[in-house]
Amino acid sequence: MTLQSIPRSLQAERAPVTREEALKSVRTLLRYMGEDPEREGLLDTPKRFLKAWDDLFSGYRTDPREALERTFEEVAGYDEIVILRGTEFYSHCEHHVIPMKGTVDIAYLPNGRVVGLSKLSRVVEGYAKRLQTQEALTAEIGDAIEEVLRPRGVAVIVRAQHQCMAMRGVRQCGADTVTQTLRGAFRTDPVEEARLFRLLDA
Ligand SMILES: Nc1nc2c(ncn2[C@@H]2O[C@H](COP(=O)(O)OP(=O)(O)OP(=O)(O)O)[C@@H](O)[C@H]2O)c(=O)[nH]1
Ligand SMILES: [Zn+2]
Repeated sequence: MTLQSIPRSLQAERAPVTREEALKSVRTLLRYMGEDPEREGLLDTPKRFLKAWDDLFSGYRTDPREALERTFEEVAGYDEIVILRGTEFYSHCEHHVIPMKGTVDIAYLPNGRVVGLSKLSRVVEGYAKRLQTQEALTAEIGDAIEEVLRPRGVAVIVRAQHQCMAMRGVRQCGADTVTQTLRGAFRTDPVEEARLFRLLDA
């Protein structure tokens, strides 16, 4: 089995790093930056840094698909499109480990059961709190909803600003990136696709 074929959450488990090693690495990076990790203001910084990382990268310790397992069938026969617009997220690009910030619109066509709306946002959070590309984030959210809920259609549209393009490098502060994945009827049926984008723009 190649490392590529192992889910990224498990790859992290394959190379356990002790807390002491991680603290030492942060101190090394502070020295690399030109700082003195022994000065008073920085003494607790490695500890705080790891605490922040535990939060920012908590997605490696969760399986976002689990959020979708509880569903409801008693919805008075509702079988039309469900859209959750504007779930906000922070993630980090895997190239520079610099934040990207954006929103996700999710739509699906229920197949006899619906999921709690907050669970869609939880899926976004679970994948966002890992190192990402925007394309992979979009596809992973789509895969999870498609494979767990088995809906008749899924759409995921992500808009994000990448700080690695703004605060460094090409310094494009106003640029944002839009990615989407359309599955099932949203991909194969132009009527459903047109209805989706009409509602998203409403
Ligand atoms: N496709 C894609 N690219 C991304 C994403 N986040 C960051 N990048 C890009 O990843 C690329 C990495 O390019 P490299 O040439 O290896 O790195 P670099 O020298 O730091 O590139 P510059 O940012 O142009 O300075 C850059 O073009 C980034 O803009 C993302 O989510 N998706
Ligand atoms: Zn980047």
